[in-house]
Amino acid sequence: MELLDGKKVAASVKETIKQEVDELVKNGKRAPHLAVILVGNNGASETYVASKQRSCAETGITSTLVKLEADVSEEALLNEIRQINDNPEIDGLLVQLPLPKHINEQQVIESIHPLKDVDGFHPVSAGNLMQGYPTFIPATPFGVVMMLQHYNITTAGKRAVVVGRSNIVGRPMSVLLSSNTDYGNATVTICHSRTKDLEKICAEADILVAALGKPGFVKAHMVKEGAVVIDVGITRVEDAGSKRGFRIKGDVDFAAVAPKTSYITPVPGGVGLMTIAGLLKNTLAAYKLNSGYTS
Ligand SMILES: Nc1nc2c(c(=O)[nH]1)N[C@@H](CN(C=O)c1ccc(C(=O)N[C@@H](CCC(=O)O)C(=O)O)cc1)CN2
Repeated sequence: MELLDGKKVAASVKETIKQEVDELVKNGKRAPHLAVILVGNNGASETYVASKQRSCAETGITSTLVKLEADVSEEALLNEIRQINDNPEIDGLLVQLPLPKHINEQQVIESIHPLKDVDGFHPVSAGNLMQGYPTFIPATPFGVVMMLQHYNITTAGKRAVVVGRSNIVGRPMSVLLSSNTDYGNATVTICHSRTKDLEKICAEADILVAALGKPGFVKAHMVKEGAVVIDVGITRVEDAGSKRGFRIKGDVDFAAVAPKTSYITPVPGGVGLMTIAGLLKNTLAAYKLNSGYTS
């Protein structure tokens, strides 16, 4: 069994981005610019946004954080988005999810200009991905395919099973793995809460992606000997013994499953870190689209 090391791969992606941004700035161009909107004070969201800002700083990307109160009106949020859409100095925009219940998440996603949609959640981006056109790939599945490529894990002809059908991870993941690309050409099954024989289907997977948000859900009997297991879960569970009072748990029962696998992602230290790398790549791509960049 080999660990798929998100820390190592993300660091190498970031280094490549930093070199490209340094080169742009050296040639008198402005740096790429990402705007992040954070609504309310969800602790996990604050951590992820801080990590995005830190990673921008490390790679030379300018970042702007717009913090709004938890009770901000949907109209005020949409107004912020419109202003950023219209700002030619900002290349990419994302609104950190989840949003407070009184705000219609889909409405918000659809109000982001598709050319600045670095999360790849807008229906235009999702449609382009579905049809195999160039687009912003949602950061988490983008991170997963970068990780597979880094470790030269081939997907063509393999049986892939994705557990979870969210628009953020499960659906785009299944599209990427089945696409006619270097990281695709797998035969993909999506499993969800209504799937019959889910355990048996998982046990047939050469590549198993767990993205359902249920800590420890994937047990050893659900995994084929030699499978590649990708754990997208990042649930915070109470842990009085830890400094933060919680720890991060994945969707895979790592201790029981790891010995059966050829490759497996740890949690933490796996896919989560690659999510940030995917976002940075999308931000650089948005800069090239929006700033009149020519190579
Ligand atoms: N607008 C968006 N909202 C959300 C997204 C997203 O891609 N766009 N994804 C997730 C959260 N997320 C990024 O936003 C994210 C999750 C996890 C990590 C990460 O680095 N995890 C670390 C552990 C971090 C910790 O200790 O708390 C790891 O797995 O090693 C980064 C980003 C939902 N919302």
